[in-house]
Amino acid sequence: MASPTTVIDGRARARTLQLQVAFDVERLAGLGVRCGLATVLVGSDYAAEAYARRLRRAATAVGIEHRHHHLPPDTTREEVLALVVRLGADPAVSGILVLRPLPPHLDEGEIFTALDPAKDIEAVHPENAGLLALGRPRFVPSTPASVFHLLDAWLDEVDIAGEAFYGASTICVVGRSNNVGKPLTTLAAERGAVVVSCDENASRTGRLARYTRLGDVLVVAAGVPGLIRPEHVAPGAVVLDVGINPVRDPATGRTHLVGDVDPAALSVARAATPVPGGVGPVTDVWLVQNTVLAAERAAKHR
Ligand SMILES: Nc1nc(=O)c2c([nH]1)NC[C@@H]1CN(c3ccc(C(=O)N[C@@H](CCC(=O)O)C(=O)O)cc3)C=[N+]21
Repeated sequence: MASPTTVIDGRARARTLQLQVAFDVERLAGLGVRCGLATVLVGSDYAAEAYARRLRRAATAVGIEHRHHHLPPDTTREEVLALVVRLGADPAVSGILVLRPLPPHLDEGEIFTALDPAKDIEAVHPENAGLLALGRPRFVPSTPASVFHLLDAWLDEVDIAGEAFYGASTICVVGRSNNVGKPLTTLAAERGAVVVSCDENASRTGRLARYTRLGDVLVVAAGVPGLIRPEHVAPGAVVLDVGINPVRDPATGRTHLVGDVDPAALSVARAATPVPGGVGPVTDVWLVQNTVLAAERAAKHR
């Protein structure tokens, strides 16, 4: 009989991280350094609005000011660019996050390029994305960072040396988005793992399970609810579910968030992160931590 799956507790890990971040905020306040987080959302999106609310809670919990700029869906390119530039020049703002998705009339790349790289806490500015790809990150983007934070903590708990584990492992990443899938493959390669990266082409051509079953670690960031079924998981793999999919319950009419991993697949794994309560809660705190890091660096360069 296989042993039961360990549920990796993201909320507990987030609480520990939050204590460290709160300590740093206080230390900086003692030096007269204030941290501020600005978020920008254009139009409405269920998951993005949920995330902005979580970030407000995470920021205020550690004594950081959060300003959310919620713009109407028809906001022009010039108006968004002006806001991003204004936030870049605002000394009360140390970190800026532009929420996805942006409406189709806005060019995401152009807006990210207008960010002050020193405040780009999600590393979407080309300079920061480049530094990350070169292995010299200015900021490690919060979602992929949280995946490895949880994985490293789990390895520590089961007393497996990280270096030996990654060196002998294959990590399969499903999804190739700029903010999650791509940086995940970079970070996985940096740890010395064999990396398998796939996207919807693998599903479309019926080869998804062939690749996902190669993973000693399977990270899923596809944005497809229930995509990963038991047959996609190698027995004993560690599964990290990054999916955040709004699903409307027809019985109650209420919307809630589900992951990319079908709960039935979890029993095949050795350990897995749940949704909710897995990668998400760590992501919030990590982003706040990056904001603190940005403030600290800005103070040094004053
Ligand atoms: N530039 C950018 N970066 C992002 O990281 C980003 C984004 N844009 N746009 C929107 C999506 C969505 N997203 C969420 C993460 C966690 C929860 C969340 O609530 N997580 C809970 C679920 C709780 C529940 O079920 O309600 C958890 O994982 O425990 C929601 C939403 C980040 N996103």
